[in-house]
Amino acid sequence: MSAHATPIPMIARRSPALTGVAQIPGDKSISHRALILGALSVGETRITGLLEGQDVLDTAEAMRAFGATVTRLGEGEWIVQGVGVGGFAEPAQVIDCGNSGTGVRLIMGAMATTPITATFTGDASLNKRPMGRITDPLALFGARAVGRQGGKLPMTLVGAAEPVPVRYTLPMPSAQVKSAVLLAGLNAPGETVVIEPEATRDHTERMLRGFGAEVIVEESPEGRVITLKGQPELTGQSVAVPRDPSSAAFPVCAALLVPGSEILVPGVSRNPTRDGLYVTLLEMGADIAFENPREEGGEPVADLRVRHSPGLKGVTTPEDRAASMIDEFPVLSVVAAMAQGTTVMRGVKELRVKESDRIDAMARGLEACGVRIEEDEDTLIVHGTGRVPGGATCETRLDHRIAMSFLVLGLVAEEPVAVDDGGPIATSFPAFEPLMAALGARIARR
Ligand SMILES: O=C(O)C1=C[C@@H](OP(=O)(O)O)[C@@H](O)[C@H](O)C1
Ligand SMILES: C=C(OP(=O)(O)O)C(=O)O
Repeated sequence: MSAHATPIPMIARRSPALTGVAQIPGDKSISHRALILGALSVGETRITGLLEGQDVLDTAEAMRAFGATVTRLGEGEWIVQGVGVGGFAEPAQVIDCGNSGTGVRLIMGAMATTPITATFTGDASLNKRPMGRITDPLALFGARAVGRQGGKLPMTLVGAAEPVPVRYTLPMPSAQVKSAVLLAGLNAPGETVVIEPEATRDHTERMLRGFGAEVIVEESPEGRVITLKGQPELTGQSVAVPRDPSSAAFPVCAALLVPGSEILVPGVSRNPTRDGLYVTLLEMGADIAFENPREEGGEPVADLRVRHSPGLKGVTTPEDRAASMIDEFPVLSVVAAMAQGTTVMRGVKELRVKESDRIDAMARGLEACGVRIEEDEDTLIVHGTGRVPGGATCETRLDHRIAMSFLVLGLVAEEPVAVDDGGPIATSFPAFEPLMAALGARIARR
């Protein structure tokens, strides 16, 4: 939904020890995919633990527009009656994906090899983000995009009437581009092959298999080679969505920083393609125990016991780890500011094309709070001194992760930290405020 809501100014203040259990909502990436794959299947898909954030609700609405029946039974419990591979109907209205890059890019992929036409739009943030990275590979299948100059939304996609399979090497590490190509490959005859030089989150490959597609993944000198056999019959499944490690990052980092804290965060996905923040925090000296490791909903999960960790040290995150923690760099930069020494985040230029330019948004906000920063196109450097003066209002730029990161900073900065608009938090983590308040965090609307 792109209606421009009234900004919600918020403020965070130094907080007493955080304690208790943080029940994190469902994984956003897996929630989008459960709805889309459910819509492309024959029969019924039952989803539990679906994230009911606005990004995912927009994808649910889009699946209805393409002809699937999508019903909410209760909190996180949804049913999708699919139309089958190639069965999408032409939507009668513009598809509004709101703030969600994942939503629009995966849905464009899913319709690109069906002979229908659809027009896509989003909010002011999404309409600035690059779509050429999707429309270029979709053109290889025979789809045609007509849009604004520079490959931006709003955009109309004309699906291929006689799609051909493609072999595509990802020019940037992007699970959204990989997923769009694989979803398009579903309705192309023959084999579609995606080669990713750097591994990115693998939920699409895992879930396609779960819905009945043949997907082979091989390691090669060029990277991961993913081969999908086209025109499978996907059948409806039961999907239990695991909890989102990217949302968990906020209470986890807050508990590491706030003196005296100890929290338990149950059932968080430990998929290695999503795990980079946790690897980095341990290198910095974080006290995180991964208890009760097990499998849930096809993903490795564990209960995280997180304790306040004085004496965190700056580290360097290597370029080849960036994809596995791409959404966590904003909150890592907050932890880095409170650590001792320099943290260098390498290979992070994809952050410049997220909901905001996240390198710039974090750099400017941290500087306003008294932190010394260096940056170049592909690197963010935070000079940590173990204390942050705070006392600033930071711009969130329609970006949920920027908003939550600065509110975490406010829990430990010497003066309160405000954000101009906490509204975007509802796109991925609608329960953020009550969940943090229940742990003892002093976060309020102004
Ligand atoms: O595939 C996905 O679900 C996502 C992929 C990532 O984007 P990119 O593919 O642009 O790196 C990530 O930032 C986004 O939050 C979710
Ligand atoms: C980048 C993100 O999402 P999207 O690309 O789906 O808008 C995110 O959630 O941090």
